Amino acid sequence: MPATGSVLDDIVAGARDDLARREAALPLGELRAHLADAPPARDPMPHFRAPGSSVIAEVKRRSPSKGALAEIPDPASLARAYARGGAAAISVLTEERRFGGRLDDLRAVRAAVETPILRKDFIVESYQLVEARAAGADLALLIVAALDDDTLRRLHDEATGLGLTVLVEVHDEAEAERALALEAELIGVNSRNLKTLEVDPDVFGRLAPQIQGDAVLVAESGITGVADVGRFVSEGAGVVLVGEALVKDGDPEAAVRAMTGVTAP
Ligand SMILES: O=C(O)c1ccccc1NCC(=O)[C@H](O)[C@H](O)COP(=O)(O)O
Repeated sequence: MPATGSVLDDIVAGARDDLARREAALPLGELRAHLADAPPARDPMPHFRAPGSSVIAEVKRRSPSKGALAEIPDPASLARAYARGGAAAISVLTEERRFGGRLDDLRAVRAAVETPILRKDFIVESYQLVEARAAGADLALLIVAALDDDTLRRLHDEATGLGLTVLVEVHDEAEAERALALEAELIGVNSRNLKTLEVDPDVFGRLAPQIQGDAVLVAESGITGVADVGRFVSEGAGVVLVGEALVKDGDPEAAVRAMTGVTAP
């Protein structure tokens, strides 16, 4: 069952309100017509499965845990730097209220780089998946804690049907079981506790043995540099998802390059 009493509940409630407004302005049927104009989805999995760490570099202006992080007036320019550094994918936070993102950021990034793009948002309805694909996204995030089992499976299947690669995000053992039941090919372990917002770097190492199999594992949150990447790779991560450390770095291209291709010591 979805987690209750967490910051996630508030974020999802806001995301639903915003979604209702967008859907009133552009109904799902009309939105679907825009899919024909979207470029074909890019498959990030070959890069993610290659030896050494892959980096999903995030465009993130602010967050509930840290407040303002970076202004990012030109997300396309940041994305180009990430791409030059060798990012395997670029995550664009499109949630507006708490993260200061927007779907137009994703469109701008899509126009600027060939790198696969993840729509990082609080996705609870099909509409958001269609929006993501129509805007040019190649991946979408599904947060297990935000969805009941039926909705999780339905959205997972719909996303895959749209050509999107799904990053299924978990925080604990019970959620990991639910991701495994989906036979998800890409599972993210988010080290950020959604009640306290604190990051516990031990969570990944605790869950990885339970999840490991065919899925590629993504270590998410609190990654500050190459040493962290090495730790998570040695614990089974193929991919790291990094936001704050990259948007605050004066040289995001070099920062991504340093985190890319890291192998277990
Ligand atoms: O970042 C937050 O404060 C946050 C709070 C509640 C739900 C989600 C949140 N973040 C989304 C993410 O998953 C991170 O942006 C992502 O893992 C990157 O984390 P970081 O490198 O620590 O910025």
